[in-house]
Amino acid sequence: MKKITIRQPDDWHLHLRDGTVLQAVAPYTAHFGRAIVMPNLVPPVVTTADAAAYRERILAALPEGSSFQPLMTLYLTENSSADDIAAGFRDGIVTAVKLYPAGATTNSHSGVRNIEKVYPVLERMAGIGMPLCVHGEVTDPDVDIFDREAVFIERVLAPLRQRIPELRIVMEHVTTSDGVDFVRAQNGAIAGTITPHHLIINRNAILVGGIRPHYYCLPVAKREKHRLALRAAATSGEGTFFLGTDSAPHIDPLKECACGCAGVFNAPNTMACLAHVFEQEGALDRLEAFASLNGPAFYRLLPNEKRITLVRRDEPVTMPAKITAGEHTITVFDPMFPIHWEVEDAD
Ligand SMILES: NC(=O)N[C@@H](CC(=O)O)C(=O)O
Ligand SMILES: [Zn+2]
Ligand SMILES: [Zn+2]
Repeated sequence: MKKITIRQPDDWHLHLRDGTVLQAVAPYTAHFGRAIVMPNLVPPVVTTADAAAYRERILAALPEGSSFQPLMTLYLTENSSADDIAAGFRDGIVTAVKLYPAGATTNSHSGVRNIEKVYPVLERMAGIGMPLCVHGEVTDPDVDIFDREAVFIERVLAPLRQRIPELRIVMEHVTTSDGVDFVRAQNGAIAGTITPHHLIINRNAILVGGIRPHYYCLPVAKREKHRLALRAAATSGEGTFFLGTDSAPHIDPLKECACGCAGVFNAPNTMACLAHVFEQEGALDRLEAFASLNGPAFYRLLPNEKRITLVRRDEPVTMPAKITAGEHTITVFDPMFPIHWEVEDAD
């Protein structure tokens, strides 16, 4: 039996939702130290007051004794107030701002249509050292969905870097070798988060043998060569790549229908899947950098003091395929291999 002990991980991109779903999913993240919590609720978390109220609802949903800390983000709109954002950051209520191009993903219709309109807010953030988290896909109907990340880099991210070089940016859920190369070329000024599922599946998972809605998320999984580039980046130990699960629960009826929502719910098996991937890549000694050290360093926070132990069982570990949320179920990410790893000391 193999074991590894690492500093307690953090999740730098997480959807906790609200209400019944929040109650159902929060316990699965409670063994993480912190998470950057996405603001794409309906209505979105736009103001510091919204974030403070949402934070209280999250804390109330945690299991007794959990020391998990939600790090709040604000949803950037073309009408966002730079003063409110700066005050929220100064007072420690908000950690980052999230840019959704309008229409790019789940609940993004209030997002930004014209990036020029938010440059004043971004300049203010650059001045105070506040990070911008980005969903990096264009939404132009003429751009193929598999190219939307690469085109976003060219049309939006690279010009933004030039225009405001001091702005600290996290390119979230990188899914292509183009994203990996771009992040690498910025010498630490931009970070990239990577999800467990994009390390495990390529686009065949969604389409071969039938349409599989539980593997559909945005940015959509790409070709195998991109998955391999992501695995190389995640397991490299390079400080600019770290874990953002993008665990994005939707109740099953909203996934299993003619126009299913984007999002993979992976919180219950994130660390088990990562241990599997890092072991396959001969990089278990770099799991801690990816899951527990690089993220806090980029966000200018200390790593967690606690440790967790991951154990590799000889027999596969059984995990529920679904969890219950009120009267519905939410399907858990199935990595399509037997899971042998589990978190032993979750405290
Ligand atoms: N990743 C997804 O497919 N979905 C996310 C939104 C997002 O992170 O883009 C969601 O909120 O459901
Ligand atoms: Zn996104
Ligand atoms: Zn997300």
